[in-house]
Amino acid sequence: MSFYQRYSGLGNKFCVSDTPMMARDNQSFKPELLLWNERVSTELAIPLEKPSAHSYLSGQLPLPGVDAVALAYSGHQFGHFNPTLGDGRAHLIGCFDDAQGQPYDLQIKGSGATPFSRGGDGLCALGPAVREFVMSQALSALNVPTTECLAVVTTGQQVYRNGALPGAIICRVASSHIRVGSFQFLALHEDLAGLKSLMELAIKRYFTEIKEQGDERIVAFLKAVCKKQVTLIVHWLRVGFIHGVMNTDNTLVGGETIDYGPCAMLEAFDFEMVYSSIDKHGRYAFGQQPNIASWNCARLAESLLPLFSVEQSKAVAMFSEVLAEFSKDFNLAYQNMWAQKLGLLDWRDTDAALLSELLTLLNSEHLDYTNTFAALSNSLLELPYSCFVIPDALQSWYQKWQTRVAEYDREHIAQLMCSMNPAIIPRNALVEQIISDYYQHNDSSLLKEWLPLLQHPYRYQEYEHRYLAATTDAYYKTFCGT
Ligand SMILES: Nc1ncnc2c1ncn2[C@@H]1O[C@H](COP(=O)(O)OP(=O)(O)OP(=O)(O)O)[C@@H](O)[C@H]1O
Repeated sequence: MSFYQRYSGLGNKFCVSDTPMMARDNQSFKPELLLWNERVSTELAIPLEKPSAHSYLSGQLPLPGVDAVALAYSGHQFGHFNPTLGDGRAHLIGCFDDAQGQPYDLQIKGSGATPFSRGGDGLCALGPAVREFVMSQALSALNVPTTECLAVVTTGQQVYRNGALPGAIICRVASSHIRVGSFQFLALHEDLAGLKSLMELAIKRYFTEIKEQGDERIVAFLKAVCKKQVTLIVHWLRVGFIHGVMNTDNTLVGGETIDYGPCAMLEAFDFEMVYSSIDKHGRYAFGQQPNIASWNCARLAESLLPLFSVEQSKAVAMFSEVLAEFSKDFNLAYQNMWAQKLGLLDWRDTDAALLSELLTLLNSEHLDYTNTFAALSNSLLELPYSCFVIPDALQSWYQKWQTRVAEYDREHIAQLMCSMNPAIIPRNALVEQIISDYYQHNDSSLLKEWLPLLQHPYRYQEYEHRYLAATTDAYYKTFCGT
């Protein structure tokens, strides 16, 4: 298997050759492999050996026969258009094909300044690198579409962020780095050939079912991207993931989660919950995510308009229909998600009121989202012990739910619910503690203890067993939210 670059054909404004800092000056750095994702390495048969991987994944050595590049993109950040973003601290070191012939990007983040750095240092501190490693693995195990973190390499150099911190490089594997912002960049530069090529690259990677030609092809493409976004957002809502920075440069047309900067997991249920300190007005609150995804798809639509052969007003009308379908598709998928989380094999008119009563109670009683649904799922299992209990405030609602599901085969719905409602999520306090243990004592024991659990979030039995084995209540209150 060999490595190559697949974005070079899109023009040298979009795909700029650039050398990672370690290849420019390898005397000052001492790269060491800190974390390695064996599952991703094996599943995708990435042709890198763990002992020598740090040289490539730090950018010290180029992958055989490939020059690293940085990609340009624009983006709406918190609603404001920024024309010149791009990989300001990342290098795409190469692409490879998996056993099925599907291409993947290997990108390293924190690998030094690039032509898109805009005065930034191009670096990444160890904390955010560990966070991306933990969160992306947890989301992947939760069955949420995501880019993956193959490795974290420490650089041996310091990064300055309100003080000196150890520096690190994240090695990301993604089915592509084609962002809504990539289309915005090409549209801004009136690069019609580039726009068309990028759309074709995305179709070839994700949407080979699109056979239409001409204007219909562009409409079909937008439709397919919208569907991917709907699927992604419904998964986020299902597990309680708050991305925190859903800018158009962080929206991949392939519908994978990217950029684990200010993300968090919802704990007490609240559609308005925001954890990110930079999201001052709640633009990216938990319950706002579907609206923002739709808004981001509209920005993609605008970027594609120049490709139409018909006059713009007709093209806008065609796109408006697609964007209206986003809401319909979302509502259906969203209803289906709640049905599955509640173990309802069919959805009846009265179920909307049952759900609404539950969500109102969860909100008013500040109940934990994950633990409540885990308790419902758990109530159908016949485990000898239980840490997930139905809260008192839910008892009367719980009776109604039991009556509603009584007509279904218990084992069947238990299986369904346990595959939809995780018992284990990467709780915010846990992830913060893992990071601070690294910073303060270079201690990885909490990560080692939790990673195997986070990799199997639907194994109720295992979780229960760990719970019983816990020595302190405080420990589980902090990390399990019980
Ligand atoms: N330390 C830095 N030096 C240079 N550019 C930076 C730095 N931090 C962020 N940027 C750039 O600012 C923009 C927004 O940053 P953001 O944190 O959303 O992205 P990122 O985490 O660097 O990358 P990605 O979205 O690929 O995960 C990007 O263009 C990014 O390259």
